[in-house]
Amino acid sequence: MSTVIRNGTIVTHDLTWEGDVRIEGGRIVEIGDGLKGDTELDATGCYVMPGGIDPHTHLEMPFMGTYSADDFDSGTRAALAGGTTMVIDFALPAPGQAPLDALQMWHNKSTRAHCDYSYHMAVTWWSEQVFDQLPQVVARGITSFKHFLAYKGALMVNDEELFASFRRVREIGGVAMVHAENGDVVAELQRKLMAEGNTGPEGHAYSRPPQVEGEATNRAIMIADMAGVPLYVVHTSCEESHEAIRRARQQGKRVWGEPLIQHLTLDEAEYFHPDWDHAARRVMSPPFRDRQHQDSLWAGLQAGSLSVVATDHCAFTTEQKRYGVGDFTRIPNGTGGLEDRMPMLWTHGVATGRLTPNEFVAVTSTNAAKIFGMYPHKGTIAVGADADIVVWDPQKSKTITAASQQSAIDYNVFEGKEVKGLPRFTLSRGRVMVHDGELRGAEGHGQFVARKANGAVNTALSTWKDLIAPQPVPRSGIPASGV
Ligand SMILES: NC(=O)NCCC(=O)O
Ligand SMILES: [Zn+2]
Ligand SMILES: [Zn+2]
Repeated sequence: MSTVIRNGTIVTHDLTWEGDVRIEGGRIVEIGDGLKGDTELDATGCYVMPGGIDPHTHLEMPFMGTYSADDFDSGTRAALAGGTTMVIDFALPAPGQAPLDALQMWHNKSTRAHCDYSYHMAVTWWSEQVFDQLPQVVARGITSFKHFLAYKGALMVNDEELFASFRRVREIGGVAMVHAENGDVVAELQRKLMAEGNTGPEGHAYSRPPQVEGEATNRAIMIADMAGVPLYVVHTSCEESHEAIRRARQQGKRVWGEPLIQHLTLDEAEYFHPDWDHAARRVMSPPFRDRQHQDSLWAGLQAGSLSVVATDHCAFTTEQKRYGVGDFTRIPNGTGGLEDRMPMLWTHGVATGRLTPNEFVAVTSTNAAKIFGMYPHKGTIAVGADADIVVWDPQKSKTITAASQQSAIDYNVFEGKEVKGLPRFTLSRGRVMVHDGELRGAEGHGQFVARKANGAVNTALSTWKDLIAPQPVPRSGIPASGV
C-alpha cells in the first residue's frame, strides 16, 4: 500500500521545490512529479515539511513531589496535533538509581506513545556504577546526557561531578547537555525572598535572574571545552546565556543553544498577574524574561547562534501548581507547549518575516536530528527517510484554548492566542495521524528511536583536542635530581 502527497511545496532546511512524495512501508520511496499511490493526500496550497522533532519534553516526570500530568499518551497526541512527529524525553535516575534501571522505567512508560520517541539520559549523581553504565546506555541508542546545575538538593550536580561526567561522555562519543542556572545562588535567593515575605509566584522570577543563567552557561561551556565534549544548552532564555553561546561558537567551540517557544513569545509580566493561579501556571525554570531578551533569542535563531526551538513540555494541573500557595519554591516548575510550538513559531516567526520556511524546518526538526544522531533517518524529506511529515497549511487558523487541546491539563499558557499556520495532515512513519484537525492516532504506534554516537562533530572535536593535548617535551641532558 502506498500513499502519495500531491501538489505541495516541499520544504527542507535548505531547499524549496514543487513535487509529490510517495510513501511505502513507512518510508519515503520517491519524490517527483505526477506520482500515483493507493491513497492520495491533497497538499495544494500547503508546505510539505519534515515533522517536528521536540528534543525537550518531560512526560510523566517525577518532579517536586508529584508527576507531570501529560504522559506518553496525551503528550504525544498533543505533539502530533501540532505537527510534531517525534519527542526526545529525559530518563531521570533518582539519586542513587542506576541509569539502566531508569531507562527501563522510561521504556515501560513510553509503550503508550502515538509518535516516535527517544530519550536523553540525565546524570543526576555520580559514582563508579554510573561511570560504568554510561557506555551501556550508549549501546542502547541513548547518546546524549543531561546535567542539572540547578535544583539544589535534588537533581543538581557539582562542578567536580560535571567535569567527570563530561569527560566520560566525550569518551563514549556522546553529546553533553546542561540545564544552566546556578543552583546555589538560586537557593540562597529563594531563602532570602521567602524571609522577606515574597511568597507569591513572582518570587520565582526574582529568584532566577538572567545572571544565574549567564554564569552557569559560561561555566558549563568552559568545563565542556576542558573535557573536549560537544555541549547542548537547554532552554536558553536570556541574552546573558545566549551571549556566552554566541561567543563560544565564534571561538570554534562546539556548543548549541535551545530557546523555548514560551520564552520567545511570553514575557515576565505573566508573573505579576493579580490572579495567583494565572501566575503560578507559568512558573517554569528559567522564568519568562522581558522583551530585550526575547529579541536576543529571535536574533539568535536568525543568525544561527541558537539552533533548536523546543518546549520543555512539563505540564502540571492548577491543582498541582497550588502545592506552592504561600511558598513559591514549592510550585512545580514547568509549562506545556507541545501542541503549540510549531503554530506559534510559524505565526510569530515565519508570518512576521523573522524566519524563512527553511529556517523554520531547521529549528523545529533538522537541527535536532543532526545534533542528536538521527539525520537523515529523521528530520528531512528525502528518499529513504522515515515518512514523518507535516503537510502545513499556512492559511489555516485557530484560537488556542485549553478546551480544545490534547494535553491533560486544565489551562494553556497560550490561551486566547491566534495562530495562522497549522497541520492539514500529520503523518508518522507514513500513517496519517492528524487529518484536518481530526486525530486518528493510535496508542502504541510510536517506536523507540535508537540514536548514533560518535557523530562528525564528536570526531572533529576529539581529533582537535588530541592534537593540542599536553605532550611531554623530549629533552636530552636532563640535570640530575637535586634530592
Ligand atoms: N523547566 C522546568 O521548569 N521544568 C522542567 C524541568 C527542567 O527542564 O528544568
Ligand atoms: Zn531544565
Ligand atoms: Zn526540561
